[in-house]
Amino acid sequence: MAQSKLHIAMFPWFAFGHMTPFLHLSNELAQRGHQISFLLPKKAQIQLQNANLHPNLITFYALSVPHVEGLPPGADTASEIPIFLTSRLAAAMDLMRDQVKDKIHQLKPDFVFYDSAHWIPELASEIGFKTVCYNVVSAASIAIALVPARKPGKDRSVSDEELMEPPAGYPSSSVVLRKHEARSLSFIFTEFGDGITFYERVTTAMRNCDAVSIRTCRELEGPLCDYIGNQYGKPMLLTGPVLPEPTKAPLEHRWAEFLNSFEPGTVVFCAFGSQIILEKKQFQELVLGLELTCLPFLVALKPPFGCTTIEDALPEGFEERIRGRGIVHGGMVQQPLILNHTSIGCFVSHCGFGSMWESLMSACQIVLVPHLGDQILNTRLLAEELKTAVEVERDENGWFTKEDLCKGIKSVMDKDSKIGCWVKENHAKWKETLTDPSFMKNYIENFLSNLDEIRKN
Ligand SMILES: O=c1ccn([C@@H]2O[C@H](COP(=O)(O)OP(=O)(O)O[C@H]3OC[C@@H](O)[C@H](O)[C@H]3O)[C@@H](O)[C@H]2O)c(=O)[nH]1
Ligand SMILES: [O-]c1cc(O)cc2[o+]c(-c3ccc(O)cc3)c(O[C@@H]3O[C@H](CO)[C@@H](O)[C@H](O)[C@H]3O)cc12
Repeated sequence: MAQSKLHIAMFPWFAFGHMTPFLHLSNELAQRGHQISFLLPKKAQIQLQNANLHPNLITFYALSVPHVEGLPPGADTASEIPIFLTSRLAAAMDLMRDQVKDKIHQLKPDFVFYDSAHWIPELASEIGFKTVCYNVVSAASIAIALVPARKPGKDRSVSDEELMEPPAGYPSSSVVLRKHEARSLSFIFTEFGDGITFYERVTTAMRNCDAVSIRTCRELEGPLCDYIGNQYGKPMLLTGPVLPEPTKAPLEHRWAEFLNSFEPGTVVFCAFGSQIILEKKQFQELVLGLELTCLPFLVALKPPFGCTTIEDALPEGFEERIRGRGIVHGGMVQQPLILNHTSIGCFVSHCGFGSMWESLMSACQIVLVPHLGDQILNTRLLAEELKTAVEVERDENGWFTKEDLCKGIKSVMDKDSKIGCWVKENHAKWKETLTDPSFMKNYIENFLSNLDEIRKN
């Protein structure tokens, strides 16, 4: 039976790692004739407009992020602030409740998709719309930390020892944290916004919605998705990876010129998403590790803490030594285009969930250096469960040396490396499954028919 056309409002967490996948999903829905109202902060509108492939059906509504104490003036996305300030952005977004309410009241959508704004379901009962809590982090990261089985005691905290153990019924033995990694999840039980912890925020968002949705697929995370669905007693709608077709825009000339000068599959590309800022010492080990591989490389990273430019951060004599075979750029580049350039042979990634999908769908060897908790779990998924990537070794403080990085890269780039051949073979199988044209299409179509059912109930 034909489905009716829906009007969906999107209100993602204001980080590019969240707004971008919400927009990819919007494009898929608009391509099938559904109308989207996308609520986002002013500056992001300019940065995302080229990724809006259906401007006739996807309308951006720019909202203003109020200033709160601790949030740098003018900052309105998580990508402009260090991780330790993101809690202040959450506080600012909570103050947008009336602004969002007025907009939704005026637009009258059938559905609102949201993630960190746990108060959206309260507006739903006042105005009348259905809610989907759309998660763009892995099912693994939600299942291990953000389920009722993890409920903290009265003091709202969970100790590092407790965090080391997955919650009761957690269905994976390989996608887990190692000793010393529990502290990467401890932020979850601290204040995130005013008067609410990250755990309370995300679990409230999931408990009160009409359906929980995750940007993942059964093939990769089936048992973890079932676990979350059972924990919340909610319909679990999966959208699949929702990655767009490669853009037809050309790769920026300076990168194309550099990459074209190397043999196929020889260049190492390194990027850590839109939020990570390294300590200067760690940044230097990273670039020195790349130098040590003797391979050509292209790095796109934010300048480390305490440095205004990338040049300030580079080790003594580094630029002269690597001239002609290495570039270190202090900003974002067109990652999907670079990953698909024939010269790129290896991707050194933080394994943010977006980058994880992009790496799996590329032909590159994958070397992982996770930073945040969810990135560690995504890394375990690729390296331990799927065996499609290698993880760089670190000490118990999370630090890696230039030798550790070089070893990780060489283990997949050396022609006669057994590990290299093995991960390449496993990766190729997953790439084939995920890039089959019917794979993503089927996910989106099932997702839409599930939405239609929810709308009718
Ligand atoms: O130079 C760059 C770097 C990144 N990108 C793009 O930016 C996106 C980054 O998204 P990721 O999810 O990988 O990483 P972010 O760190 O930005 O995301 C954030 O949200 C998702 C979570 O899994 C991450 O832990 C969190 O940091 C990717 O689509 C990537 O292609 C660029 O286009 N250019
Ligand atoms: O690090 C994380 C570890 C973990 O086990 C779970 C999450 O979940 C989320 C999340 C965010 C939004 C949702 O609706 C569900 C889950 C994480 O999000 C990241 O949180 C950072 C907090 O500072 C934020 O800066 C970043 O943009 C988010 O992607 C992290 C973990």
